[in-house]
Amino acid sequence: MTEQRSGRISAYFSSSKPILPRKRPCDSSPRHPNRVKNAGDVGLDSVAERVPLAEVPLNVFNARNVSVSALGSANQNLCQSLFETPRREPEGSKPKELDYFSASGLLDDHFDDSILEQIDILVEQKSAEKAAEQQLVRRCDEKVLSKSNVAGEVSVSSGCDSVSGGLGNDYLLSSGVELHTKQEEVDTSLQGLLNSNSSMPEEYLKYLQSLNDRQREAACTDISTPLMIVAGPGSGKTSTMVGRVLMLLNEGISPSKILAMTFTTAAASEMRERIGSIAGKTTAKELTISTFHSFSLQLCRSHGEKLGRTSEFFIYGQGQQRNAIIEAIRLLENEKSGNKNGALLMGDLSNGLKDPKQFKDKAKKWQKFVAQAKASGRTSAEYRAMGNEIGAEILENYNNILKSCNALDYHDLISCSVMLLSEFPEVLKECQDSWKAIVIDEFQDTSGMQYKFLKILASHHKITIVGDDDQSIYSFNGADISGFRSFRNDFPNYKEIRLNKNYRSTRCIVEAASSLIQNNSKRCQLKNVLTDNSSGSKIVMKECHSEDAQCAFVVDKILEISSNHSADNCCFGNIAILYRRQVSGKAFQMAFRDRKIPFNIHGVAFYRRKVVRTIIAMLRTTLPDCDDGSYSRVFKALLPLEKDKTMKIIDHINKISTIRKCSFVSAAFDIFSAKISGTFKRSELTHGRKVLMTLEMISKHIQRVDSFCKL
Ligand SMILES: Nc1ncnc2c1ncn2[C@@H]1O[C@H](COP(=O)(O)OP(=O)(O)OP(=O)(O)O)[C@@H](O)[C@H]1O
Repeated sequence: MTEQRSGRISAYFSSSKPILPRKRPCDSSPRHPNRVKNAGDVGLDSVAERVPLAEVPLNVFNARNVSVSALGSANQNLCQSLFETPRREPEGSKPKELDYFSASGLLDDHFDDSILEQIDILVEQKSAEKAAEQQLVRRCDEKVLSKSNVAGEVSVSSGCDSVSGGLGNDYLLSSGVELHTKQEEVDTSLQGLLNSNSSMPEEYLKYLQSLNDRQREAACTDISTPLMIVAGPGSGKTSTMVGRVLMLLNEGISPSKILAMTFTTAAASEMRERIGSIAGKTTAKELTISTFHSFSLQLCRSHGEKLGRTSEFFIYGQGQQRNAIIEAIRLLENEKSGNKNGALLMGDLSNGLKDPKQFKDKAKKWQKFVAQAKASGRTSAEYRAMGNEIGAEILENYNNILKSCNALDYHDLISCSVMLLSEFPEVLKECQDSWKAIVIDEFQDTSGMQYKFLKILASHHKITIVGDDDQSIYSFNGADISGFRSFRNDFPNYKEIRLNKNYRSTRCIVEAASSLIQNNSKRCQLKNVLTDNSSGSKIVMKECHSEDAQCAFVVDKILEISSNHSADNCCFGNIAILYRRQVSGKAFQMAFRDRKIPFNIHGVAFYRRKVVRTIIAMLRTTLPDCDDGSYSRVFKALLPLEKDKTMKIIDHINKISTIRKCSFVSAAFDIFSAKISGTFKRSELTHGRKVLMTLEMISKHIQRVDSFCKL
């Protein structure tokens, strides 16, 4: 972008900042709402005895009943102490505009008692897990003490493997699933392994022994051979990867030089936990097990200046990307509007600009275009060469806008990492020195750009990829299963191992799934998934005429199964329901509540709920190191204004916090403590003040509930 064009990026856009958590050091400013905490105040996590939220008396912790008098005094003194327990006010006596939770309407829309119940269930579960874990550790300690010389009797499970002097033939892995292995069935390759690895730790050997032949072959393949493991669901991919990492460790590669990439943080922690249960927690901690994005983020932050950014660049999420796209279109429109040829080119775009709905659709379309361009690594020059002039211009404008705002988006993290590795030999050397072996999980989900990144990073060929072409679910995000083909071409001395034995499902399910997936045209080759498991029950297909009928059928079925005590797996905890849309989930939740069926919503879905995220953000604001993102989310939720006005306020706070290099909340305090402002109306200032007051009150109440629970 020329300097001239860059100058045309609207000041309003340039001033906006992403709404992503950006940790700031604890603000010691006297205005910080958390400052009111006393030395004797207790943190959230130190609650002695937990009272279920659903049972907490309303006048102690009910956001809807915050003290009116305290809120009313907001204008006089924001920092005034509010140590009075708020009382439940008679409905009529509460001035509506002062009750921020009801005024904003956000919590009304999404909040019901089920959320408190779900929080209680989650907390109960966590406490139960913790208690069970502690008990287990105690029991293991006792067993080790009493049976340290007795081989073949101790059952060892997660967290205790390292203390197992005499493991029996049957043992448990960290997942809790029993793996029955027989010493006499040791195959020759394992024997060979034993012979050639007399120094291999016993735990490693035992683990490798528990794998089947193909899994073991994969784990033990020479570490300099690029390895491709193609594996179906439940066939032991993770188990094999764990074995592979153990072999890398055994070959002398330091844990800190092994890089494992996964697609989710949940997968990363599962892998770390499994490795930790065999190689020890210290070793597992030293491994770098990361998602592509967090790994790339670190690399980009360390070399921000090479990317034309500071190391503290912003990361644009969906909303900010959309704004940048709109700005890119606006720039292009401005540029072309006086130009005849341009007007022809932009005809389609200009029409869209007149109608907000159409414009929104256009912005969405271009956002998708930019995302795909970035995932595939196409440049604007390439689009221009392909004759897509508008696409090339928008991509170019978008990139320049982000650069001028010191920002990157998620796709940039990967492409910038590729650029760092390919254009800066010193960065490549640094990475090559750092990562001596690489293991990639869910390879089918890697985009073209991610693959490029891996290829450069794995120039030493010590790379293992694990994936299943039948399970590629990220095509919307640029994932490209042609990566398997590229791997074969780029690493010609590769070895391919297929794991086709399913350990998780019954034969009926495996066969049904196989016959369905065979219709998938984009597969590596036809795969034959097998299982030794029993046939299990037949799959029942039931057609229901409405959602209610479907719900009733499922509920009856669950009650029928759970009352059949003679059957295995008859308890509620062994039943799962998958549904396509959140709204169907709600119908099930209501029905389960009515019929007193205990249930749990999948963790991620629960935490992703807008209201839950807002509550979590509110709770975070009571902690001293709360990030700006949480404050910004709370402001967004509590300001009882239209969306664009709310965003204008948040953008302004962000802008002031950037200029003054202070936290979001300090900037907000400065802005809203003014009686008049050139930017905001008096009523907007009042709303802002009230939000700050509400935050302060929440902080107080959390402390109060904390003390209440301790009594
Ligand atoms: N060789 C084996 N013998 C017995 N059980 C096994 C073996 N390999 C894996 N399993 C069991 O099969 C289940 C699935 O294993 P794992 O999680 O490693 O598979 P996966 O392929 O990663 O699964 P997913 O489909 O979730 O990706 C686990 O319960 C594991 O303990």
